[in-house]
Amino acid sequence: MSMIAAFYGGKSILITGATGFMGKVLMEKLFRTSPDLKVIYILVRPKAGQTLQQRVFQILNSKLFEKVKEVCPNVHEKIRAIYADLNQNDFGISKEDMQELLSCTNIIFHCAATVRFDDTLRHAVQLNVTATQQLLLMASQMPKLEAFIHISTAFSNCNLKHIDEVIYPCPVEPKKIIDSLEWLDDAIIDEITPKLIGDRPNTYTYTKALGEMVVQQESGNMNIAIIRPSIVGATWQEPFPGWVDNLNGPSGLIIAAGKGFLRAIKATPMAVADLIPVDTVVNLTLAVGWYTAVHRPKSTLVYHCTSGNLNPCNWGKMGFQVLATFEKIPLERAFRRPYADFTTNNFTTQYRNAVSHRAPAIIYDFYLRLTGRKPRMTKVMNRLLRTVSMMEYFINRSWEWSTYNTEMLMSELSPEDQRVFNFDVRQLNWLEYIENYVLGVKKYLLKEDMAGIPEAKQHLKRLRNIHYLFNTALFLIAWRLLIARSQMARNVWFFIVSFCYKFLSYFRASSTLKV
Ligand SMILES: CCCCCCCCCCCCCCCCCCCCCCCC(=O)SCCNC(=O)CCNC(=O)[C@H](O)C(C)(C)COP(=O)(O)OP(=O)(O)OC[C@H]1O[C@@H](n2cnc3c(N)ncnc32)[C@H](O)[C@@H]1OP(=O)(O)O
Ligand SMILES: NC(=O)C1=CN([C@@H]2O[C@H](COP(=O)(O)OP(=O)(O)OC[C@H]3O[C@@H](n4cnc5c(N)ncnc54)[C@H](OP(=O)(O)O)[C@@H]3O)[C@@H](O)[C@H]2O)C=CC1
Repeated sequence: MSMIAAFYGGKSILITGATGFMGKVLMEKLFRTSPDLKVIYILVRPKAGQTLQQRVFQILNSKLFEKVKEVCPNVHEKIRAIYADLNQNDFGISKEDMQELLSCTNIIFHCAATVRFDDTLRHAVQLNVTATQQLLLMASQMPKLEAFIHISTAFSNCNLKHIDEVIYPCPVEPKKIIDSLEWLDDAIIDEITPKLIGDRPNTYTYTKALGEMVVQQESGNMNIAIIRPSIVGATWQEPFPGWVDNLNGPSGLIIAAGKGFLRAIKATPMAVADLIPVDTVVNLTLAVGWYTAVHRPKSTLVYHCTSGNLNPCNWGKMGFQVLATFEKIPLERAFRRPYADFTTNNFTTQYRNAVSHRAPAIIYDFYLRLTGRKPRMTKVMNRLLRTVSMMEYFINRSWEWSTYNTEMLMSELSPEDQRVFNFDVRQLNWLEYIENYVLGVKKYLLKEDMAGIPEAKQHLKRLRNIHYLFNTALFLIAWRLLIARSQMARNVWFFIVSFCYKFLSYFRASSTLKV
């Protein structure tokens, strides 16, 4: 019997960010391995015209939850969606709901965050720092609370090269930042943002670091732990391989490459691609929840959930495998044939962006205009190149994360728990994982049918022929223009033509002699 699964039995668990990528997988695993848990409270806001109930209904009826329904048929009764907007004071939670949460909650998993790299400092602080502070305040009033697990990111200290499982201080205290954002206007905040984030690349990594400081400062006598995952990717094994439902991290770029929009990227092929499957993160999170509640470590432990030091893969290998998979299983209606050129040179990047990305988009838009349709490709391309530029920081550097606490925890688990809550990334076969990831992107994100593969292959063949035709036409036009203008080019042309003529005549003569 799994000790971790048994631990969650009968428990009331509060999850923030349950509608997000990681939150859904966390809920799924909890229901599947501990179907006798009492209740999962999730803090949800209405979104995109959907009520809380509609959002929950959609999640529970998705493919991800198919196995859960078999082991926990009354899952609908065990999930309690509570209206909450983390941007509001007290999260806008009603008095009755708050009372229930305060008196019943045993474990908190705090996953909610803004993960956008381009968020304003005000919004990122509100969500990643102030909301964390408020949640800790709530947690400190929960008499039955056994553990508070905070999800951070391995990149919260990406300004360092070697990162230990400790909380690093930021130069300005989080409280001072929160206070000043209250009275500073947006224009001034935008002006001081680069100075505050310093050598970090964006407001996301900066505010996640501030969030960790808040956790340390407000921990009181609660049992708290911090998990720092690196780049979270599709599921490795559970509930099935390759599940992914958003464009964050590499997923969006995999699609852009598969559709032939993105053909060159400024990336260091040998830099470590520190990807971690979402089910591995969830398994570690649940194991940490159990360990923190049962063993009550004296201080707040930080757990790195990374792959680089135990089972490294690099961007070059990853890109190669992504393309190899697209050879076998292409995406439908590609814009161009998938191709990957990794370069580390700024000039080459600018050149490739102009020739391989912007020029084809402009030509395509011209074609759309000619055929009476609305041009859109240039806009899509500009957005994509902006996204890629934001990722560049992470794909041209390598980091070393120590994983002593994570390895210690692994050694504390029973063989059964090591199997059921496996977070040993050394067992991961990258080639297999990436292939499943690409397949998952096709099936679960793009919702493409496998039956369409022969047609997708035909389409790629047509694109190849168009490519050859286009290049030949381009060459002939350029050559014709050159001949018209240069005597030297004309001489070369006559020399080639007469040489070919003589060559053919010689062959004809020698074959006639043989007969
Ligand atoms: C030559 C190429 C070969 C490629 C070979 C195959 C690839 C193999 C892999 C090698 C490639 C390298 C992969 C690099 C991945 C590195 C990621 C590093 C991240 C590490 C950070 C730390 C991890 C974390 O802790 S946080 C999680 C990561 N967070 C994110 O990823 C969030 C990033 N997203 C944003 O910040 C924004 O969404 C932004 C800025 C990208 C876009 O903002 P904007 O306001 O312009 O648009 P949106 O309204 O958000 O969306 C508009 C539009 O774009 C689509 N979209 C959104 N995000 C992405 C994305 N990541 N990639 C592609 N497209 C995206 C979105 O769906 C919208 O589409 P519509 O059709 O308009 O609805
Ligand atoms: N994805 C990754 O690569 C990595 C993620 N992490 C961390 O993991 C955690 C989960 O990330 P992930 O699941 O990928 O992120 P998602 O963006 O998929 O999910 C974010 C969640 O936060 C919720 N949320 C955001 N704003 C509010 C709000 N104002 N009120 C209520 N809920 C809100 C979202 O709700 P809604 O659905 O309503 O928007 C959603 O449930 C985050 O803490 C992130 O920093 C760490 C490393 C890497």
